[in-house]
Amino acid sequence: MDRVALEGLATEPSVEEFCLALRNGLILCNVLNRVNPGAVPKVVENPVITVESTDGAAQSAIQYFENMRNFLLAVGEMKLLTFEASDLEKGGSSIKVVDCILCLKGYHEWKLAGGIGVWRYGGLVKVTSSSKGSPSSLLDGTSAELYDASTLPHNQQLLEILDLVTEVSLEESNAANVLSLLFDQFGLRLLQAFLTQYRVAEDIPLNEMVVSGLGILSGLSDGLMLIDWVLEQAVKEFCMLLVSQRNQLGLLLKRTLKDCSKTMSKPELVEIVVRFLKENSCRLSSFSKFCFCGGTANANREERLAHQQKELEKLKFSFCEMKVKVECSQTKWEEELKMLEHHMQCLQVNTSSYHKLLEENRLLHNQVQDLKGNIRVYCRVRPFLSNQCDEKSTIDHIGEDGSIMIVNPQKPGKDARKIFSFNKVFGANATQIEVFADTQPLIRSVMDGYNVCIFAYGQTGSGKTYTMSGPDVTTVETWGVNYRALNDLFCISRSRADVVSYDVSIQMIEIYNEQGNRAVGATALNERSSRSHSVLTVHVQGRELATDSILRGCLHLVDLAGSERVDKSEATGERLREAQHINRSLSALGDVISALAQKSSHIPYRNSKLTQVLQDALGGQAKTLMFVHINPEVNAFGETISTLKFAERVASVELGAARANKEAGEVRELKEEISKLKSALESKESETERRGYCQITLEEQNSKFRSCSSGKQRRPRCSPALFNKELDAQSPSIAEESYRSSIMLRSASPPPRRSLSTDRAAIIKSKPKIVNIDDRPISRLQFPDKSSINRSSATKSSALTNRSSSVCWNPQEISNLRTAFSEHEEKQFKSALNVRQGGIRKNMAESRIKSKHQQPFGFDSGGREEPHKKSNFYETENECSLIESPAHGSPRAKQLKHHMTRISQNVEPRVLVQAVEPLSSGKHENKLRNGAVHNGKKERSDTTEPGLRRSRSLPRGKFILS
Ligand SMILES: Nc1ncnc2c1ncn2[C@@H]1O[C@H](COP(=O)(O)OP(=O)(O)OP(=O)(O)O)[C@@H](O)[C@H]1O
Repeated sequence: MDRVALEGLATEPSVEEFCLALRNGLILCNVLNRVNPGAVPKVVENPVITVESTDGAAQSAIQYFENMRNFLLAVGEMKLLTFEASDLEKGGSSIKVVDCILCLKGYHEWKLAGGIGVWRYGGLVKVTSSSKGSPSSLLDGTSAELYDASTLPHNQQLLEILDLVTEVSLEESNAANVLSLLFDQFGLRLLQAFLTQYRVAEDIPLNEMVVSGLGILSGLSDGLMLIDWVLEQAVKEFCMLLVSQRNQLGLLLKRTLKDCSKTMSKPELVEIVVRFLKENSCRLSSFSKFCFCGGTANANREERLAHQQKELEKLKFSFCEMKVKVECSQTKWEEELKMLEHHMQCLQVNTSSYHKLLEENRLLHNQVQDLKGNIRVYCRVRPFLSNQCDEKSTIDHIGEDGSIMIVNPQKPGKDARKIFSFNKVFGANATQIEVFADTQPLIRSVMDGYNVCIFAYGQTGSGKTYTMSGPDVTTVETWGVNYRALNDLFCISRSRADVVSYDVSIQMIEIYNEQGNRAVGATALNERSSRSHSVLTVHVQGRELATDSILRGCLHLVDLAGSERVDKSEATGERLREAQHINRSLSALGDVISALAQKSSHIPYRNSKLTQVLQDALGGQAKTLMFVHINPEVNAFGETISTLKFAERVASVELGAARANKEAGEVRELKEEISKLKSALESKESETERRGYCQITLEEQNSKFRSCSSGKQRRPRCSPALFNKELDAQSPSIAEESYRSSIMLRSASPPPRRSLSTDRAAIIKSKPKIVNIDDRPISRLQFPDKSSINRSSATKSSALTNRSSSVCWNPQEISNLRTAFSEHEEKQFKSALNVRQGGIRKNMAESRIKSKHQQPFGFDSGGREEPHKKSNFYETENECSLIESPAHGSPRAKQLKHHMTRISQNVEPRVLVQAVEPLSSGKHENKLRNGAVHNGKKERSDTTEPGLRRSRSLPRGKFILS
């Protein structure tokens, strides 16, 4: 055996020493260090097991096993075969020990051979060793010599020692295991206990760590350092504990050895240690408790636990209470929420129904106003212009209900505020779109055959042109009412193309100084001030494709000139004259509105061109809307008030319900049928005349003329049916007289004079009568005086009367006269038909035919006619008689009768007016020159106009203003 292996031993060790060195690992460590230098860094030279002093005993025991432990560790690290310390003891696996040594030897040889390649242990070397000193390879060589030199009892003793060493090391390893278990199991708890029990937290040198620069390390490092420190302290404490245990154990062993006064066997030693451990088990358990529960303070743990339990119970209880409360609250909240939801729904329903009601209310209000025919008035407030930002406004409040409160900031006080009400008030921020939205329905009704007039009123610069035309026609957003209206009309026309075919024509009139020229001048109030009234008229004629009915609508869009006072406009010269004209026409407009508001019998339309143009829109069946514009500036306060007052007056005007101008295709058919029937009757009449039944004296005629020319006789206000009955009751002679009277009346009866504002339609109707009568071949009638063209019918009447007083007409003359009248009437009828485009217009010829046709009911069979007492009701009655004619008693004729009866009831007052229409005056002739006056509107008013006031309407359509 290499000498190195015996280092630390005496030069010639005894067997005992050798065995001890073998058992305590000294030899093995030396061998290993020889094979692998430094594998066991520190080899304990002289490990002893004897325990002499209290402090040194345990130390020596540990040192005794240290070499073996180091050897085994080093061999394990070298991945060589290893064994357990217990294998060296008695009963251990000596094969493992031998294998380990052989493996070490093989490794040594491989290294000696140069360590080429990877060293592998070839396998277990079959060692035929026995526990009782079988030679191993390790012991060959020099060591063999050593063994050879030794005696058998030495070997035996060596083996026994080895066994003992093994047992001790086993105990030692068990102890180590227990220690590691202790530490593993209780390490952290120990740490916890240490921290809580010994309250070392205050002593933790945190500040020092920070100061020393360690504190700047990451939080993790800080934590680890802290734990290290705490563990260090805990280990110190634990070591102290162990040392005290060791000391106690050492003392115990010492005492035992003293008592025994002999060497102690291993089982005895183990028994002593076990007893010691048992005695200390209580302390150990309390220690473990301590470790588990964090120190002796846990003595109160039970109490604390109980306390905590109680607290927990309390908490549980209060939690339950809270839970119940929360649940209650939740239920309450849910209920309240439901209630709120319900309330909200109710509110929503109420709000929506309120809004609906408001809307309905508004609609109803509008409907009532429509029925009344009120002129609608919308007020629009102009915003301050860009250079007037700081100015005070006279507009105090604008209500949703169409009210506006005006205040004079310069004169504060009770009377400074004034409230006005209109259909709607648009504030300064209202857009063109909003303004038009409320106007749109009116414009749309033009397409349904209504006449509509929209006019803008207000002082200069108040925004009339802005509303009607807009500031910039190139931008759709700023389009005014005019552009939007036209756009709308064309859109509707396109959208209805499948149903109605529309013709739209546009006409523009500018009334300047009561003339037709346009002028734009400048005043101090507004440089761009328009000094003329601008009237844009749109005529719409639609034909319903399904029924062939005709709709005629007309839209006047009027931008009036500024309404400022002359003195305020600071105008002189030409401007002054303009302003005067404007004011005159506007005050004429005011007069018309006043008269209309008071339902006056005379409406002074003719006082200005403006009122003439707007006559049909102001007094007819039109829908009229006025935009009244106001300027919010304080210095315009006076103008604003007067403007609003005027607008309120306008709003109070009732025009009567508007009516659509619709002429049904059926009516046209009926007219055609009438004309056919008329010609049939005509032929019958001439046949009757040929038979010469008519025997009327001039005196009779004259008496009729006289009675008619007095103008007092009026057509009785009764229905045609009733009148027929009356006729039936009368004698044939009366009927005949009535007929004769009717003939003469058409030329002779002088109607009473009417006011200037009489119905143009009536005038137009009267005019052909005159012309026809005057065109009559006078020579045939042989009247004493010729009637001049413009002579009044009163003159003719008197002529006829004069003649009647002196001359008796023979039957032939009368027959000629009738024939002549028939021709005239026929002409007149045709002319009327042509001119009026098929309107239900009764004329003299028609009346005559009808009067003839009445014979079967009111006349005798011989055809003798009773002249009618009045002329005017023929128009309706004759139609009825005509229908009832046996020759034309078809269902169609009955239907016609029914229809015409209805119409005649409406027509009645109108016919009466026509009867008293004054004849030719210069004005009437002027009217007749206006060929365009014969439009559908006028015809409609002739046939269906219910009221006398309406009959005064000027015909709508084109005007040629001088
Ligand atoms: N609603 C509005 N919003 C913005 N600017 C407006 C409005 N109304 C009018 N204006 C501006 O006020 C000025 C005068 O308006 P506008 O010419 O329309 O008045 P007017 O009453 O037609 O005057 P005139 O009587 O001289 O014709 C214009 O510069 C116009 O752009």
